[in-house]
Amino acid sequence: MKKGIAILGSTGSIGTQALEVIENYPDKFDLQVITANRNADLLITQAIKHQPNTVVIVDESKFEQVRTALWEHDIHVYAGEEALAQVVEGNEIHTVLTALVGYAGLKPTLRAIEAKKTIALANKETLVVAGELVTKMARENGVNIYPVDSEHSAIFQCLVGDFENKIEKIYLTASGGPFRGYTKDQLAAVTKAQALKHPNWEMGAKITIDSASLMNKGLEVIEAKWLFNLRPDQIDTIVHPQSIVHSLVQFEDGSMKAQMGLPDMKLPIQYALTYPERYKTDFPRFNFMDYPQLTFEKADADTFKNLGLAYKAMEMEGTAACTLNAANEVSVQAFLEEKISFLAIADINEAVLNEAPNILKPVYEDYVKTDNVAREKAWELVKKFNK
Ligand SMILES: NC(=O)C1=CN([C@@H]2O[C@H](COP(=O)(O)OP(=O)(O)OC[C@H]3O[C@@H](n4cnc5c(N)ncnc54)[C@H](OP(=O)(O)O)[C@@H]3O)[C@@H](O)[C@H]2O)C=CC1
Ligand SMILES: CC(=O)[C@@H](O)[C@H](O)COP(=O)(O)O
Ligand SMILES: [Mn+2]
Repeated sequence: MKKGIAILGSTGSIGTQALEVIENYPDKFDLQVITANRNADLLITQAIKHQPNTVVIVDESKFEQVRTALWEHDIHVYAGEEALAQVVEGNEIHTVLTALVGYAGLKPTLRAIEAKKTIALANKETLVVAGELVTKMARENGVNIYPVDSEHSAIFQCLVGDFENKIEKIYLTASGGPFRGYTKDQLAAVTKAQALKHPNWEMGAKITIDSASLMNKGLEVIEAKWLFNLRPDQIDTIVHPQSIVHSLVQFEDGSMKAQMGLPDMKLPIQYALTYPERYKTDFPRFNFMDYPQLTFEKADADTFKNLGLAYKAMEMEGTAACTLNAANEVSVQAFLEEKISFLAIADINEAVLNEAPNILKPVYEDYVKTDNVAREKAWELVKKFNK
């Protein structure tokens, strides 16, 4: 039987690559739902080409455009945030790939878990914001969350065959981003264009800036805590500029396993959709002679404060990571709008994390409130830091 798939965020970097994966196996996957925030043109093109059952455009002002374009294609069209959350409940859907960016992923992911759908999770912010609630609900509903993020897919792949054995620690590899080796003085002058040039991966703007500021690795540390049920002291990071070793697990006996391959997100996307099977691909293969040296170095957490802030938020528990995530979404947006400097991103994140109240044992409404409060505070600081 074909597996019914919903892709939330089909117009993004992960979403478009997921469509390529699904297209390669027409006898295995049945595309049920695709969604976009505002990019109606691409959503329409994708719908006509891939023929899903349903599309959602979150921006309601684009509804008429999408509905008219898909009128004669027998595709259901909905608009708005609530539609995005509802659409994951469809009976024909087996797996929901959360490929949308930011806090907006939380609500539809929770709804998908309640509807007992398997989750292929790219949207790391969902676990950063509300990992405790999301993993609790997944356990209660018997739902599996399979990681798409390359590092977490690597850890998961290393654990296959070893689920019963104890992890001593994990190492998440980090490319170091475009500013690896920069001093604080050098960072003070970097531009948006430079920050958007990731050395190894082509990704959406938000995660690319997060990679440049090492916040991506910080978010991934928190994501790993929830995915693999680890203590903070079991999660380490190591800079590996080639992005070939995608991450490593060290077991209690001292043995280490690593997962390697060329940097190509189609592989972890596909594995999350096909686990426990591996389907044959024609993706380019790794050639040792192209990489005679794989190197490793310590992350510079003094210069790139965000990494330490993520560890701090993780140790604070409660809603602290939700606060940090909201501050970071605002500061990254402000940087992309060229309102603040690169260094102000971490300064704003730090100030908001230190000032916001931390609600322990949060329920869903506490995350909503925390996200709002932190965003408001962060926007105030953007005005202060305006360059
Ligand atoms: N790109 C990558 O290689 C990797 C990404 N990830 C994670 O995957 C997620 C997606 O990243 P990426 O594909 O790069 O992001 P993109 O910015 O490329 O795509 C984001 C997608 O989400 C949609 N979207 C944006 N905002 C909203 C919103 N408020 N409500 C609903 N939909 C929204 C966008 O729609 P529209 O096009 O209309 O704006 C688009 O479809 C992120 O959480 C990221 O951290 C993890 C590992 C690697
Ligand atoms: C492809 C992927 O998973 C990204 O999260 C990637 O890891 C970003 O690279 P950095 O290691 O530079 O954050
Ligand atoms: Mn990653």
